Amino acid sequence: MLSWMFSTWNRSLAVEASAEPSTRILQDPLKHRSLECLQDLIELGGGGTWPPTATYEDSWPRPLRPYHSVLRIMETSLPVEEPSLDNARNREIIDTFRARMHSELVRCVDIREVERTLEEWQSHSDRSVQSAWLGFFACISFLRHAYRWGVTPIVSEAQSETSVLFPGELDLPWLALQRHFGISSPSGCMTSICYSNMTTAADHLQYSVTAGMPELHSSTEFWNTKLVIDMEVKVAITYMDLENQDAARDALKSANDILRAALKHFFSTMVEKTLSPKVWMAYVQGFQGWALDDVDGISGGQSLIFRTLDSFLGIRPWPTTEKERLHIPEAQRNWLNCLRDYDIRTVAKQRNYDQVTAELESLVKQLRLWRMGHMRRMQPYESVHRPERKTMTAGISVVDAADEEQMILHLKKELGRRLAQTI
Ligand code: HEM
Repeated sequence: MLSWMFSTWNRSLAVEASAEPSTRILQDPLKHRSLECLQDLIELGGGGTWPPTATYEDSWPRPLRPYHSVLRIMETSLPVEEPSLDNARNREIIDTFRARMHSELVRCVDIREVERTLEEWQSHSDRSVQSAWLGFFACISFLRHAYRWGVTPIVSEAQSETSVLFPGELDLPWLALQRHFGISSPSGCMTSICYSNMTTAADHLQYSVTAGMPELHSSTEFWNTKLVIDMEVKVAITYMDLENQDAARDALKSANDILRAALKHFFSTMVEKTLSPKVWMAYVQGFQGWALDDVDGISGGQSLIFRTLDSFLGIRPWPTTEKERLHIPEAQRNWLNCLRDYDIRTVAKQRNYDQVTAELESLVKQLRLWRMGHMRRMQPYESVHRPERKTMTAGISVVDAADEEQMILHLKKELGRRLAQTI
């Protein structure tokens, strides 16, 4: 979601109105902290666009390209059609997969060259380099998650691990990526595994965890990422000027219309024919989990649009910096903090801008309705029985509920808390 606000700038100087929202924002000469945060988000966080544009192996420095080749070699060995229910057998499968990946990494990657290259790369900050960093972020995240699980559908043998020692070939670039994007988690995040995994030209996934599986698996995997990205694309709104109540009201009216259409898209996509519940839980959600060293993997809760809405509308409590820093890159966090600091609903109330307040309340109402719908819609997905594993969500870890019914009760309680806070 892109928006910038409280401008006192004369909009007759506005940049080409027909340009893409990201371009308009980047070209806007206004000097304002909120606009600067948004420009950084697009430039540093997205490689010149939001949602991000990632580029892949051809755009990376040569010493980093073998990572892509290793992922391609390993991709098809990860998913199986029928997971084993035998722990000892699964231990063997996981260990064999990890040993194979490790030996491919040792064979293909020159770790000293990688170290030198990453140090040098870190000093470049232009946009095309950012896109390459994003693609590399995706690649290393996929490798790390594949190493972490060793097989998908994920199995309880791997879920029972509390810690895993990763090869230096996967830790060294990860430290550089953590520094570069300003995150602290050892796992991937929505930015690396979803936003950075869609090729712009062909609209397909660059990396897949369902390679070699039937079409239903790959289309569910595709739509899982596509939906997250579509939501970012559809909620691109432009600036609003709080100095002028009428302009602010009109901008918020259009934000309400845009959000309504985006949420409709959300619910018409989260259906069986695009996202198969049977396949989603086993082949998409599991891989995105982490559940090591008390750290979780990817949750829809990391999607920028919903964090932006919460921050813009003052839906508290804010996550602690430490928690948010795990999975949300620095440029995104700065943007969110800027919205939180401004606290538009309080400002509108202080100024007695009743029409602006009414539009803001209407956005809150839509967010509440989305949370209710999302809670209902997640149930068929999260209640699928998978005997090979313990109940788990990618974002809130292994729950190990007695059965699926208990799991749903647990999740309804978790999601219900945020719904109750949406006021
Ligand atoms: C099959 C699709 C999906 C299912 C089954 C699902 C399920 C869940 C579950 C169980 C949670 C709570 C546990 C956790 O964080 O892991 C959650 C949280 C969340 N999900 Fe989803 N989700 C889906 C797709 C999405 C998408 C596409 C988005 C956004 C584009 C999204 C946005 C969120 C948000 C924002 C939260 C945090 C809670 C909140 O803010 O209310 N989800 N989801």
